[in-house]
Amino acid sequence: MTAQTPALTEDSTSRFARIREGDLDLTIHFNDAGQGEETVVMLHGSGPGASGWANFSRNVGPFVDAGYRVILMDCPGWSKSDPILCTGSRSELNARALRGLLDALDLDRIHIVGNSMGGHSAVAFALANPTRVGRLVLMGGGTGGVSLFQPMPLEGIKLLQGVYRDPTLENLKKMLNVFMFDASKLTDELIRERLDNMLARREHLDNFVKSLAANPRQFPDISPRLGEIAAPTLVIWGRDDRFVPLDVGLRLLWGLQDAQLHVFNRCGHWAQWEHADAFNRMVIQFLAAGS
Ligand SMILES: O=C(O)CCC(=O)/C=C/C=C(\O)C(=O)O
Repeated sequence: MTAQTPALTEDSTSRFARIREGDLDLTIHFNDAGQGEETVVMLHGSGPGASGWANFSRNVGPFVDAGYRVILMDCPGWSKSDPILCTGSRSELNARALRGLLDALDLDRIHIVGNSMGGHSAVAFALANPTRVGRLVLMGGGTGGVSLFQPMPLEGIKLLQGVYRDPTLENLKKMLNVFMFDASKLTDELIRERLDNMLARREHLDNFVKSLAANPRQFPDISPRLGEIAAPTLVIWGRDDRFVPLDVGLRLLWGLQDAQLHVFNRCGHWAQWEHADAFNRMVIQFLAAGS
């Protein structure tokens, strides 16, 4: 009898690792798919109920088919990873957790695709571990800091914080409604999954609120250090992003040593989901261009 390759589902790719990185001693959940020689780590955003699988379910399969091993790390304080209170930089905390996970998996060098908070964390990782990063893809995030054109925080972030403080279906729908350019793409199934995810771990929601009270700047502005990053970087943004403004993408383009920017029109904060086919083609081509 020949062994069958299991279908790519959240369950079939779900794994746990114990990481020890400085004073961090945590169980981290991740999804591990594909067996390519090169590894792409995907880092999710900071919304309530977010996870690697929730953010990247439309991307894992095409990247595995293109020959990559794909790791989706659930950041500390999200999904099935351990809870944590973060009173310093969340970007640096996630970067340290990622280094611990890579060491546990014996992975030396990786590419990173980061969504929003995941983009901030990818930049923090690249600053602390320059030799371990091949290429970077940053969507709707990469550094905190102000917008030149819009009052901050944007309405999406205010709604996101509202869901953490009062995690009701009504508040979740209000947040998801501004997530995408075309809110009619929101299915009942997607809303239900997000609600179940966020209510499954109430301590994650409470910790997020307490962390924000202890340090409102969870994602510091690291623009002055962007020039230290030599990794080729593809910055991707939605023209209609109502969470993190497009001019943050311009700041990344300006500061990084080797960057290009692609802007989708008719696109909100989730380019990898709303424009999944074009996103997958573009990022796979960018990664294949070299390391
Ligand atoms: O505050 C910031 O700059 C980051 C906000 C952020 O990460 C929001 C992300 C939301 C999602 O991607 C999600 O909930 O899936």
